[in-house]
Amino acid sequence: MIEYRTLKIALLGGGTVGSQVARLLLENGAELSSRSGARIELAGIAVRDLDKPRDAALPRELFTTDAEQLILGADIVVELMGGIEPARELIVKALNSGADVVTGNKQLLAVHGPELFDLAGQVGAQLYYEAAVGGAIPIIRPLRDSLAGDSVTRILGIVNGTTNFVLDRMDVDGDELGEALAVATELGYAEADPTADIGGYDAAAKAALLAGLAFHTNVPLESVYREGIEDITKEQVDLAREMGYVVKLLAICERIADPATGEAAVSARVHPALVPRRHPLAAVHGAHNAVFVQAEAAGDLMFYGAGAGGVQTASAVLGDVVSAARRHVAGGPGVAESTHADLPVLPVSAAVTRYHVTLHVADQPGVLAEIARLFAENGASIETVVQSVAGPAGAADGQSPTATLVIGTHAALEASLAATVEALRASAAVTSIAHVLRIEGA
Ligand SMILES: NC(=O)c1ccc[n+]([C@@H]2O[C@H](COP(=O)([O-])OP(=O)(O)OC[C@H]3O[C@@H](n4cnc5c(N)ncnc54)[C@H](O)[C@@H]3O)[C@@H](O)[C@H]2O)c1
Ligand SMILES: N[C@@H](CCO)C(=O)O
Ligand code: NA
Repeated sequence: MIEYRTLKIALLGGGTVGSQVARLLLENGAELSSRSGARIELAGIAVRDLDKPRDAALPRELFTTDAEQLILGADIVVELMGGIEPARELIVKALNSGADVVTGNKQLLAVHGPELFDLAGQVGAQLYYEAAVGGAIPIIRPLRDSLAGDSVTRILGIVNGTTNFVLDRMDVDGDELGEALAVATELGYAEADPTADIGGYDAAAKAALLAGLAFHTNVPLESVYREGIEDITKEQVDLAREMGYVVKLLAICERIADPATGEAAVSARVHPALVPRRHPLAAVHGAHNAVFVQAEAAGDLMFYGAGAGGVQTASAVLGDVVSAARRHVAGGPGVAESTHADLPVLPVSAAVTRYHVTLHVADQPGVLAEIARLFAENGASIETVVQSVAGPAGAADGQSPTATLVIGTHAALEASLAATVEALRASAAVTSIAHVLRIEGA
């Protein structure tokens, strides 16, 4: 019989994810212990309200409202409370006491990651966060370990389940955004206040983490360009389908050259985009997540699965717990985060993308030439034009006839494409601009 040493786990938070982590730790403790080489013992669960009903039937004596006391004497602290404070302060206490920390808190790491990773490095502890991006999907460890010998050039991620669910309902079921969001809320995907999801804030935090890890540099949350899906209409989704695209909210992290100096830099942005139907990301339906990674040697890789959900996310948390336990058994300091590059993070204007512009114009001689001139003058080259005559303000009510133009551009600097749209808006030849969306993954 092998004599295992005991490792005490302090769980902070007993909500959607925490209650499943606790259940699985209790149910599968023996198996997890054999995999770790140490006896894993759930020492307690810190919550705000002892009487609140939990998703899993858990022994009442495990619950406490005293998180600080629970941390004392723990070997591994699992933070699943969410939010900035007191999560940050408790993680600092845990690391300072010599414990390893496992967290799923992308919001906290996107803001305070550098100081927490520095502290972990100083005290020789480890901070694991597989659950923070893509829920159950292994993506942090592949970027950090499996791809450590390669150079990642680009990441396109569907990293928010709620927005993917909403956009998918609009595409597949013909819902309006509000209807789809109501279903997402009913099914428990969206939060009571869905702003963080719909506004792209949750995806932006994940983009900051992915970009930092992929490019070995610090990517502050405020340097991530962000647009949400709140203005996406059914009309845009339908037009996208007709043109062979699907609308997805993407987190895009790229290694780029600074257009001004040619120096190496990084770009991170979150916005809705048109993805070609043949791209693997177009096949990501419902609340699923997927992260498409391009690396110099490996080529294209895609990581796909459940980006949220209590039990699914608990899988990622428990993987980190086993890793932490193995490190305790093996001894030695943790692996430091490899943020050595210190690359500048450029604004979205420096990114290279393609635009898809739908506009209404007067159906008169010379108008198309004028539109083409505005694109050329601003450094944007047109790839495709589809024209249909008799737009919304047609000739029937006595006005001059209008045409609808749907223009796709070649790749160009975002700055050039945005300037083109401004010039179109100011032009007398343009009646109105209906939609502007970026094309990605083409
Ligand atoms: N739910 C998911 O699908 C999912 C997926 C990936 C990552 N995450 C992340 O995991 C974390 C937990 O998410 P969740 O959905 O389980 O949240 P939740 O709101 O369901 O649970 C939070 C728990 O923390 C406790 N808590 C909060 N503040 C506390 C405090 N001050 N003192 C003591 N206890 C406190 C609450 O009582 C509750 O038990 C968050 O960081 C979230 O972003 C969640
Ligand atoms: N609200 C998030 C949960 C996972 O981080 C989502 O919809 O993807
Ligand atoms: Na993950």
